[in-house]
Amino acid sequence: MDDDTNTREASAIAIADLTFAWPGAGGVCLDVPDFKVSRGERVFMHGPSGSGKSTLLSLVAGVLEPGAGRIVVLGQDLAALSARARDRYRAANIGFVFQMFNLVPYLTALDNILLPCRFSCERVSRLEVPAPAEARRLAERLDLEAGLLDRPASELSVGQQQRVAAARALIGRPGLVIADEPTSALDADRQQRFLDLLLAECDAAGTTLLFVSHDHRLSRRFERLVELRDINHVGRRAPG
Ligand SMILES: Nc1ncnc2c1ncn2[C@@H]1O[C@H](COP(=O)(O)OP(=O)(O)OP(=O)(O)O)[C@@H](O)[C@H]1O
Repeated sequence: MDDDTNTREASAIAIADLTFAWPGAGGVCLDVPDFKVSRGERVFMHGPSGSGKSTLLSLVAGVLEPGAGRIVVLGQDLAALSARARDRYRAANIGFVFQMFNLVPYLTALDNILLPCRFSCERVSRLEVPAPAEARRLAERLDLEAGLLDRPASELSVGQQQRVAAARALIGRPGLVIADEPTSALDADRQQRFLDLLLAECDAAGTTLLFVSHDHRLSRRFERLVELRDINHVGRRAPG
């Protein structure tokens, strides 16, 4: 293996020469020559609204395909997978916590936490206890009362839904958790508490965390801060 291959294997995320343009947007949104996140690293990403943070997360998750370039996630080149295989890879290896929590409203909180286990046997195979027991353990760690777990997600408060989404992202120890403004609806105390729990669970499982937020009070808890414009060279290349 050459050095480049070694680095890609050792990285949770390795991006090279990535470009992406939204159809009809009339310009490139992302031009990222090189960006790497090590396995187990916790990265806080920030940047102005509309600068492309969520777009970059969708590319890393394999939900969007780049116009050019290479995205390797946990050693897997996403372009080498069919769309179906990419869906399976994502379900097995990537947990998400979004701004809008994307819970299934009519499922109970417990069933929402268990969803990744229904879509991925890899997630189940990494569990040391039965999936419902692990879901309850995560819920307890995230300060969700046991009584809430049998309630439909639609009946939970925003803060409770955020914690259900975090438990769902973490179940079955995915190698990478991607969080897009996961604390935006919480008050300052709850934000810190939520972050404590998310970081502790990621540490315990050796999970890499890529966390996007506008809230710089949260950034000091992270090993590395990345401003998107420092890695996104849109508009910087010489005309050519
Ligand atoms: N589905 C879409 N179709 C077309 N353009 C889009 C789409 N989603 C985002 N964009 C455009 O891509 C650019 C980057 O958007 P993106 O949501 O990635 O920014 P962001 O940095 O995450 O913003 P915010 O901090 O407000 O969440 C914006 O100009 C936006 O209008």
